[in-house]
Amino acid sequence: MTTKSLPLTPELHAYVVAHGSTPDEVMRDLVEETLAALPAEARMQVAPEQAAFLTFLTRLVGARRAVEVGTFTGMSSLAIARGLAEGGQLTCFDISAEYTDVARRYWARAGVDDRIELRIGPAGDTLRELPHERHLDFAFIDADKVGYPVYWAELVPRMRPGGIVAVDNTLRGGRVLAPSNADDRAVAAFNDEVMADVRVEPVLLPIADGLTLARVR
Ligand SMILES: C[S@@+](CC[C@H](N)C(=O)[O-])C[C@H]1O[C@@H](n2cnc3c(N)ncnc32)[C@H](O)[C@@H]1O
Repeated sequence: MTTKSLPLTPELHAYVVAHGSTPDEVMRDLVEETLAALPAEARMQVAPEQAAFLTFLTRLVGARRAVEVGTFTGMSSLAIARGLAEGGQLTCFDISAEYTDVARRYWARAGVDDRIELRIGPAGDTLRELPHERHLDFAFIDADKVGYPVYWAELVPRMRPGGIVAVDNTLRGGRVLAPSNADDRAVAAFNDEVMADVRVEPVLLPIADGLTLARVR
């Protein structure tokens, strides 16, 4: 028994990925193309074990209506789309047509493009266009960090009871303990806000760079 999560060596991470999170050929090509075309930005993609976990979670909640804020070249959206229930729909929000043009190609190649809608623009504005009723089963937040409180404020009231909001990078490489820039400070403050929010039951998991899951009451 251990009282805390294991630090992952590269070898142990490879073992984790090989035991239940192995990316298929489409995911592998997406990772490779992103690294080749956007080397400075490629680290923004979710980790392979997170992608597998997003598919698992989406399926677990039986999601039919899902939202993603921060799509980039499509790794996490592909994972969520693959977990949707029959007839399910994922609405993606991103500010970049350039990044998401890559995503569109991979959605088509994976045969999930018919269940994804993409809205381009600042998500603080575009999220407001969603219906106001509690219709969402699953939401994933992974865009600009200073925007997290705004995305949270728009999404939580739209979640159905029992719906899940997942939020990436909530450990900021460990810097939430001693924030060193505006993004770190924004996430540290956001984490406190989530803890104080009586509408949700949160858990912060040490997966990759930290993944908060909040079940909406
Ligand atoms: C960390 S990346 C997302 C990675 C993605 N989830 C994946 O697995 O590949 C952040 C994304 O947020 C987008 N973004 C940044 N500011 C935004 C804003 N104000 N509104 C919407 N999207 C934004 C960026 O264009 C970028 O694609």
